[in-house]
Amino acid sequence: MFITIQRLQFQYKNTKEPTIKDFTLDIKRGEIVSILGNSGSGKSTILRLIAGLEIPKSGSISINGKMIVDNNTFTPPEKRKVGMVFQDYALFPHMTVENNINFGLRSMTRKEKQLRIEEMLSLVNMTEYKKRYPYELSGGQQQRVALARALAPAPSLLIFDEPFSNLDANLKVKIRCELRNILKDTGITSIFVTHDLDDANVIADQIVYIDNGMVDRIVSPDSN
Ligand SMILES: Nc1ncnc2c1ncn2[C@@H]1O[C@H](COP(=O)(O)OP(=O)(O)OP(=O)(O)O)[C@@H](O)[C@H]1O
Repeated sequence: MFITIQRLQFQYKNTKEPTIKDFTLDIKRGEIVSILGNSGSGKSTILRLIAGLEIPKSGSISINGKMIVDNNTFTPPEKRKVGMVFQDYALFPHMTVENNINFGLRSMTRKEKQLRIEEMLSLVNMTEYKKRYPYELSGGQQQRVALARALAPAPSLLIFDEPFSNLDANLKVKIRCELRNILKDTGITSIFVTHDLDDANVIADQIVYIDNGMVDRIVSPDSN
């Protein structure tokens, strides 16, 4: 298994009950998993634990055979090689498209960075927009730049939290197919949080239902 999450438990400060009660999940390399569940069921919290933005009370997460968190280990977020795409895209408004993509690239020469930026722009079909600022782009274009920025440092895992929530229905349908194709082309393992079953059916290889901080059931797309 590429990602192994075992018996994860987590409670926010000043709350009475744990938000994540007992969460166990295995994900294969290159697989796209959707986490589906009601508001407040713990979807975003799982992503925060995987990214290293929260520390679990118990349980463990390993990525590609490397333990990133357990009772004795805590790998900080910047060392996890986990790329994140959130609902507001969070592009830097004062940076052009190419500079947004450049932002996550470290330990590369200038030439390597330029090459990587061009590669990512072409992947998301945004080459001709590289000099533009985010406010000069449509929602779908911003979404593609956010994806290019997340993919640029070659993460081992990409996590998405409701990335389509700000897109209108038509654009959403177009973007989610594009996104699946791009993820499958690059072979990057991905976890995708949504409360929209249609999104999950289109994009995922596996749908994980979460309820009250636990895995309720795991199904194949369209077999619900
Ligand atoms: N920083 C926090 N402090 C205390 N409680 C929190 C905090 N963040 C989230 N929670 C609580 O944890 C529970 C799970 O929240 P989470 O955001 O993981 O749910 P979700 O499934 O992603 O919901 P949604 O679909 O509404 O985004 C909720 O009851 C929420 O109120």
